Amino acid sequence: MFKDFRNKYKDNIKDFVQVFSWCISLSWKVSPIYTLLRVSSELFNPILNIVGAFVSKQIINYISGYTGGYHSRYIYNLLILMALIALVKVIMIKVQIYTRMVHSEELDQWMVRNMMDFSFDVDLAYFDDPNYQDKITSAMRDGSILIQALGSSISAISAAISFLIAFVILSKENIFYSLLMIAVAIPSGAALKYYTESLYDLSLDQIANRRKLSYIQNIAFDRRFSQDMRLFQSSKMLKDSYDKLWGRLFIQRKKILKERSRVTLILDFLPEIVLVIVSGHIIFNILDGKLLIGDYVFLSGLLGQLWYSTSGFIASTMEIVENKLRMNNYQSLFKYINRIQDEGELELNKVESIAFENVSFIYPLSEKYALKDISFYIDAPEHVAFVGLNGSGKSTLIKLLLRFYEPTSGMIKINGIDISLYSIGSLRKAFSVYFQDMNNFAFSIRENFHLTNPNEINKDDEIIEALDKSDFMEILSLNDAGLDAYISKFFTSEGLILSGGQTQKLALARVLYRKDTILILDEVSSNLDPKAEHEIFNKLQEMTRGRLTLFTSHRLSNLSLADRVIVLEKGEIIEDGKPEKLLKDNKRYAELFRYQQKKYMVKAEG
Ligand SMILES: Nc1ncnc2c1ncn2[C@@H]1O[C@H](COP(=O)(O)OP(=O)(O)OP(=O)(O)O)[C@@H](O)[C@H]1O
Repeated sequence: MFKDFRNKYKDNIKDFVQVFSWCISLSWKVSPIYTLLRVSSELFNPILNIVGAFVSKQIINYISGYTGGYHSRYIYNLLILMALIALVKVIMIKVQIYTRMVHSEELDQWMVRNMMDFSFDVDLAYFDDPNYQDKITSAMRDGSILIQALGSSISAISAAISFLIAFVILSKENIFYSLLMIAVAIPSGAALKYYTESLYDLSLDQIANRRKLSYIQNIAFDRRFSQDMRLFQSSKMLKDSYDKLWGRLFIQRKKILKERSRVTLILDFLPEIVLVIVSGHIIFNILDGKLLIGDYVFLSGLLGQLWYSTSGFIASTMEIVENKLRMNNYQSLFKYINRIQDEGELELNKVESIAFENVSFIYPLSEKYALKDISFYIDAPEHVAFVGLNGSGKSTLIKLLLRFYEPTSGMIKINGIDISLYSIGSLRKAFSVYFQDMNNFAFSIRENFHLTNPNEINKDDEIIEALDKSDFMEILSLNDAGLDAYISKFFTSEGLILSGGQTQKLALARVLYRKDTILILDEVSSNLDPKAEHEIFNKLQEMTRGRLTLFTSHRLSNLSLADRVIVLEKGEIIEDGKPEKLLKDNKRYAELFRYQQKKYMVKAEG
């Protein structure tokens, strides 16, 4: 039992040292001045308190022994000292409040920026991993850990200093007072520690369900769901499941909170009783002439300080243990190692050829092959269309080419060189990709273009040229702000609301805005009206002349740009050749072509 206690004690000291060094070093990194100011001002508190109590004692003793007549210099000095202590205290409090607030905001921002940096660079695959999503959620929730850890570390040290001073001075008077007060303060601190740990463990257990709760909440606030909610009238169902889930989580938490209040109520009462007993003892000593009245004020002040510092120290160290769990949790986010390493040293300037050599791929957390033994060679300036039913692997193929994922086996080469030997930056810069689920940002039109091409000098006339290519010059006349117009009402009521096709045209214009790149167009015309589709394809024909181009489409009429078609089925290539030849071969491609041809003919005849 003693060994257990000793080990636990050792663990707590280890935790304290780890958390303290972690938060002080980060805090120093963020702002050395504020760190110094905070630590020094807060550590000064207990010293000021004791000096203040000592001066009060002297004043009361002086008054109680005063018999009238001449006022000695001594009392004037005490009063000046009292005023000085008050002044220093006020200054210290102001410094503390100011530095705490400003410093906390800086620390907060630093933590969030750190997470943003990480999230912008982490492998795409982790976004499909629920464990990673749980980690992100709890790291965001624990984003204030640095502020809390720093606060509780400083409080623990301040409490320890306060405790030591009170203990030494009080023990000189009567060691029994000190020991009794410590003995009764410990159980309440220990109970608090136990319940704080329980609550934290519970919050970790609940994290997946809490994520579900906030997902349901977001549905209520997210514009993308607003139409569906009204159309399908599913809000009641969602609210019911929200209430049910919230109720379940709340009951678990409430149970611990209730028990904590009950247990700590009894334990917190013990020090109060000791205070009364010891106060009585001091009062009787004063009545017996063994102590002065000022000693009562001083000793009961010390007793109170001993109690508060003991329980304060336990509470702070307990917070530190909790902070340790949060710190581990926060740090564990950064342990997700990218499988896709940017170790290539070659710079890709121009794409002359693309080769897939026996490439197979299974998505992480999946068991099924999304691509199976894919091989093809594309030479500039070929225009190749990937065709296939939903889920046949067309988009996956593009994601592998851009190194969003690594093939499970096989190799992808550009200009005859394994793509992992190129720097990822230069590889991705060589392509301009329109993805079917591409999002525009809720910023201005101009900012949308700048975000597509952040490392180049952006020119308005080139933006306008790109808008022309995607048949969307009209966007500039939708309100008076021109390129400064916002493309949603998320930030301003003046913002535009774009239709599905307009959204697609803007996204396409952003893709076309990137110069000297290989175009990859994934289902580019799904929302376009026939006129826009016709216009855009005419322009694309011009733009892609002499340039290697890849695209995917279900609408076989769009394949006018293709001089070669690769047909995918269930992740495998089943046909590869010129469109006319594939039609003649009369296999899958011809079948897909005929489905659409028949539909249009029936409509035309009808
Ligand atoms: N992130 C992912 N994690 C796991 N499986 C995925 C992921 N993305 C796609 N898949 C699966 O991989 C397969 C190929 O998907 P892909 O998106 O490449 O098809 P596609 O041919 O582009 O389909 P569509 O024509 O519908 O766009 C599908 O079975 C799909 O369910």
